[in-house]
Amino acid sequence: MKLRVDGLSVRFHLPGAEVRAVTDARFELREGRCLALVGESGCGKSVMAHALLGLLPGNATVTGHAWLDPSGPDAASGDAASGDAASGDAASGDAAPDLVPGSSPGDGPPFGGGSLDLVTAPEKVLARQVRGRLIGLIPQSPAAHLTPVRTARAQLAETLRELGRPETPDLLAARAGLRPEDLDRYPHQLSGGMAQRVANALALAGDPPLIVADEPTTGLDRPLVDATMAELRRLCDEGRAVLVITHDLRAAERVADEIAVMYASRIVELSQAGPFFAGPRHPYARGLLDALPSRRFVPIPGRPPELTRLPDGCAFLPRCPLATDACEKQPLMNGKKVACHHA
Ligand SMILES: Nc1ncnc2c1ncn2[C@@H]1O[C@H](COP(=O)(O)OP(=O)(O)OP(=O)(O)O)[C@@H](O)[C@H]1O
Ligand code: NI
Repeated sequence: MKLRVDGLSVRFHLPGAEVRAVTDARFELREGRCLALVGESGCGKSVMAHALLGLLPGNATVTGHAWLDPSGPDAASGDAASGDAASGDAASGDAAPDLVPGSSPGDGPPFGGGSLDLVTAPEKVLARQVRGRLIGLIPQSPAAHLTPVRTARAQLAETLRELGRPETPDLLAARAGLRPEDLDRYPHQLSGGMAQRVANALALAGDPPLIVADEPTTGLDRPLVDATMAELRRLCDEGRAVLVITHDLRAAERVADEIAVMYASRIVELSQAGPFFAGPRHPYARGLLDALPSRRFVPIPGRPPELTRLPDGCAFLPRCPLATDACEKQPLMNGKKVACHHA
């Protein structure tokens, strides 16, 4: 499994305004690795996740690429390997999904013919082959995503049926740490932790190689946050790729191999977790860490800009202790993977 997000941008069109929700995002993720996407509320994290799953509303325009190559680490990784793998004779049985290769010639897939551009893939392909099967989404506020009038068991059973999986809801639930009797409950009878586990079980029902977890710990108390993060780490160590979205840096530190810091629609720092927590480079990233109670506990002054009125230059400029005239020009990600003129 490999995911390469390459120049991904999302715009929402509103009457008289345009929301620049994601701008030119670039990152890679592969099996066994966990990337944490962090940043303040409203910076575009969930929109990025939804763009990967084709879940954005009709007023959104997505550009760029998000290449997904489902082949495992043991499959041939060279670009030449999958010459006829995409040509459509894998319609039945356990064969690899028959993916529609990505868009235009000359702008082709980086991983060979078996990869799919999630940006241009038709909804039919996303619905039948991607969501739940290749990418499992653990949604922000899981309780809100469960159907209120159906038991957890009924919802798990339906998802398994849709995915054509042989497992029983009880087996799936047991793997997620739920007892059989928990499954007879309706969503409003589930505690936050149990709803989280049901959401995890649903996301994992199709055994997807990529898990996207959107704020999986919001509203949970510390022990449950730790348990959820340990569970995500386990999924990763079993060989899945995990993209976890959070504004809880402490939780990110527990689970992530890599950190992507997002500010006002852009990834402004992309770093291995160890060096990042030892010394983030972007002034915004430093501010986020300094704001932690376990560190200096000093909040970043000011507020992020409206995504309908982003400046031409660095969006962090008004809040930045390092700002100079140079910052009137948009800083782009450099080789050190920091978008800052002064880092
Ligand atoms: N359908 C939509 N139409 C217009 N704007 C939208 C739409 N959906 C999201 N947005 C805007 O896109 C921006 C990014 O939202 P997003 O949900 O990705 O933030 P986030 O980083 O996930 O924040 P949080 O941490 O609060 O979940 C916000 O300004 C939001 O208002
Ligand atoms: Ni969000």
